[in-house]
Amino acid sequence: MTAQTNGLSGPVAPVVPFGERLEQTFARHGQLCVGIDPHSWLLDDWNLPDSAAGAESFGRTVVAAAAGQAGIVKPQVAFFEKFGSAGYVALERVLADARAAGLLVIGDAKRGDLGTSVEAYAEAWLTPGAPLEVDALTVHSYMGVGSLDAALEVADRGGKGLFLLSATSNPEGAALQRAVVGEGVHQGSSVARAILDEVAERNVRQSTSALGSIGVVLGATLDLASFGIDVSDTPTEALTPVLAPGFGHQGATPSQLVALFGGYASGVILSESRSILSSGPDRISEMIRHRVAEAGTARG
Ligand SMILES: O=C(O)c1cc(=O)[nH]c(=O)n1[C@@H]1O[C@H](COP(=O)(O)O)[C@@H](O)[C@H]1O
Repeated sequence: MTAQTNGLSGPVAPVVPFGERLEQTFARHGQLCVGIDPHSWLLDDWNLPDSAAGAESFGRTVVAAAAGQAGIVKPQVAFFEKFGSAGYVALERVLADARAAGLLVIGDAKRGDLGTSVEAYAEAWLTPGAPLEVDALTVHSYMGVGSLDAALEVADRGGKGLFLLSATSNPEGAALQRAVVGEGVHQGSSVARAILDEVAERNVRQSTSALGSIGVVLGATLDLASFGIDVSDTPTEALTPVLAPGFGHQGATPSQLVALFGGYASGVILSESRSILSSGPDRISEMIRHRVAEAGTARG
């Protein structure tokens, strides 16, 4: 652990790597992540206006229901961004509540760029003390994993995490993500596999904890073998964490965790949004309790 300054508010607490904090969260609360996706139809069901104020109220209610039960929340930035600057103010308040409640926050913004541009995105989301500070951010590396180097450095400095899209849960992703890499050290691997391997190599090189701080996104709806990913083939140190959307509404169930993710299972974040959020404001706390218990028994 090292102390650091952030240039915004002076000295801050010692930096604990994201992988270590994720391990602690799993130990305390299990592996469920509650997605915060204020779709218009959900705002309507919750009797909230389809506006930044509605999204804020929705997000803060979800955070309050998750606090003390689930360990991780994942706000989907698009549902706030659509309201412009007011949406960002709403998101900042939801993030502030989540940080104050001690929840681990994954910002689902799926950013991807290169050089100083990706560095600026990373600074926006991963700088301790920044208004949009989260613990980890979803990013894509379809410009090459190396295009994210500056973001990886920002994340490392702040004890933050990144989740690189590898094999995503949507069916449109497969054609690109199964395509075979034509040159370099990962020649012959699928794009999805090459991203996973490159992330795993970095975790083994850099990480000091059992779980690495750089993760990948692998959809829980997929047959990963068809992407050239063998889930029994995991490194014995610095396991790569996996953000796994596709549980709940998209069809996967926690009881499939080990069958789907094999050696990665202990590092998988089971992410559910609509299946929890559709329970409504009065029942969401109970629903989260139920889902946490279900995810907790998934590893048998
Ligand atoms: O990065 C993500 O979270 C993500 C990756 C992926 O492959 N598939 C996927 O559905 N997601 C996100 O996960 C959430 C899925 O929500 P539900 O299907 O309602 O549980 C949405 O916010 C998606 O943007």
